[in-house]
Amino acid sequence: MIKVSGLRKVYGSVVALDGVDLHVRKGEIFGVLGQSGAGKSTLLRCVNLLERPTAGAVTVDGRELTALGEGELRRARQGIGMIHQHFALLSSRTVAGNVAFPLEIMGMPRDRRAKRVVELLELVGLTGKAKAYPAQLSGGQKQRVGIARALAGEPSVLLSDEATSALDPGTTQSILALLKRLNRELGLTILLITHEMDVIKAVCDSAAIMSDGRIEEAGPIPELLARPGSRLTQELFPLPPAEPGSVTITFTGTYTGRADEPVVSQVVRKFDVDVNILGGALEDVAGVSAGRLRVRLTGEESGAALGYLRDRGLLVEVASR
Ligand SMILES: Nc1ncnc2c1ncn2[C@@H]1O[C@H](COP(=O)(O)OP(=O)(O)OP(=O)(O)O)[C@@H](O)[C@H]1O
Repeated sequence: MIKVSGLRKVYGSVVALDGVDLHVRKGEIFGVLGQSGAGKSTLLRCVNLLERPTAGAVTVDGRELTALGEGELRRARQGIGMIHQHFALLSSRTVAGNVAFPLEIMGMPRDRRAKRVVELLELVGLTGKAKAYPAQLSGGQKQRVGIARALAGEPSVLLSDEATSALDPGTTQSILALLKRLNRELGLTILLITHEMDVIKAVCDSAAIMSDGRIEEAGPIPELLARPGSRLTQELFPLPPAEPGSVTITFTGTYTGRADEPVVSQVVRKFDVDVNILGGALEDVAGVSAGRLRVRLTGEESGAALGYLRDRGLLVEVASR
């Protein structure tokens, strides 16, 4: 749905994007994680060409935006909604007036517009707030207005620029739940940028880690969890540095059992080994239970025990001595 290739953006001597390739599939929620200055906002602004990339191509829904002139680009942008960290609402307009704004620009007649605004406010759970002004709303309500406005033109893609960063944890979860519902119900493809791992954990199907204008790793989350040495996995389930000879077991989307299954006690029962648990973390990620466990295995049948764990679809990494 979104394809970015060889994207570069240079501001004077600052290289904000240094050859970014990204593929967001139709109907997924894709999260780009990175620290401040990594280039996330620049990437998002280049996807809808609010910012012209220095080099590279951006294709959204089959149209190469980087090849379009300004008039065509304006029309193509109607298929791409955007929400912002600080909501970017018009303070002099009511909630309904804010949501109606893009429809006015599109030239939709007044009666159809009014009907569409009612539908949109219902969609985001703001029925009853149509006549309120932004200053009278909570942060979460303001972001709901932002979402309704972004969806006014029935976009197939929504770009989210740190949409929950200004919100408290409870409100963050309710906005993320709304985004997930819109993704499922409308088949909306969402590309979001965030510096919070919790956002990735809560709603994303795929993720990328970005630093210094480059993508370090990217892909569907279950695949990243199954990839040896994955940075995302290390950040999701932090463990102290591995001691030589210790074994790190990652429960991934390809695991044939459940992550909370007593796989360790099975190993002890089946093989002549002792297992010493050094640390671990387990959580729900992208709707699956996943995690990492660090152990030390001793005994004659250690090799066979490791083979058994691998056969069950677990990622097993032994730290070199
Ligand atoms: N308009 C601009 N002019 C000059 N430099 C810019 C401009 N926009 C971004 N940069 C620089 O590009 C780099 C990437 O910035 P960007 O805002 O994309 O990062 P970010 O990951 O979104 O960080 P943050 O979360 O702090 O916004 C930074 O070094 C920044 O200073």
